[in-house]
Amino acid sequence: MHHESRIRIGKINYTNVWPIYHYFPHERFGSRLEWIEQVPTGLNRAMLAGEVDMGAISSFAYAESHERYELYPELSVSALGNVNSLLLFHKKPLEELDGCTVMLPTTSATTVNLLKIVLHRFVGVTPHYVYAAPSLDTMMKHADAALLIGDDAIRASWSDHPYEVSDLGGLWKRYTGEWMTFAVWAVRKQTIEACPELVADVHESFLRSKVAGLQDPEPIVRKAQAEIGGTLEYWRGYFRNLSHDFGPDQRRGLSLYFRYAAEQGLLSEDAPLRIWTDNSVTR
Ligand SMILES: C=C(O[C@@H]1C=C(C(=O)O)C=C[C@H]1O)C(=O)O
Repeated sequence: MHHESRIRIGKINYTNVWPIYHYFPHERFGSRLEWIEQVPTGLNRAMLAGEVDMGAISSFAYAESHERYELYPELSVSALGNVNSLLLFHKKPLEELDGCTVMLPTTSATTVNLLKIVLHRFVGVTPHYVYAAPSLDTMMKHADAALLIGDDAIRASWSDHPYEVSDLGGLWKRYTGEWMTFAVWAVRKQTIEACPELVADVHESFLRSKVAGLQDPEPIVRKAQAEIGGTLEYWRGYFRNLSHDFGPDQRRGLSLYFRYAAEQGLLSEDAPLRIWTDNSVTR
């Protein structure tokens, strides 16, 4: 086995990706795969640095470096409307946040920019943004609003707090009517060239894992309750609400987000969605 045919796969360390990873057939690959678990911005950086070869990254991070990557079809973290784990906690209505301080989590790339689009383009306010570690109490000491993502947002939503809560997936749907894709499955072009067959095998295995997760979500639900807390019903609803598809609806919503991000100067240019297709010779 040469060095090239080993792949390092990123895994976001939030429950939202579990339905895709839970039933992954590790035994088929032996030592050919290595798993690297981090918060989204950690994986975004590691993919860019070539320390990770493929896996889930923020959709915004794909757009920033799209010429280096291709996207696995049919894999994403998406929603049409509320997500329940992308939450802005705020002390006053969104319309009154002009000039106020809004804290952004250092873990997120897609959702912080989605918030900037929603507040600037749709609500018409321009707050002052400050990045901080994802802790609701600490963030709110110095601010009028704080954004949290992933399991940090879920835990904070269960805590006893006095704030209004706005769901970023819900806001995006309210103003655009569209789906939003928060994470995509990117593969480095170098990796596709170096080991096309393994890249194809891994894609097929992720798709099988996803189908198994849809057919039998209960083990994932129980694991989430055991590790994070809450009720089984909460987690059933949470996973039902998410979509891990990346078809025409999700792609249309994501393309609109990229266009708005470029128009607002958050991206230097609009980004095409370059979808990987299986060109490996053995298939
Ligand atoms: C649904 C979520 O989507 C996420 C949000 C991301 C971001 O804002 O950059 C990246 C990956 C996903 O984990 C979530 O974190 O709850």
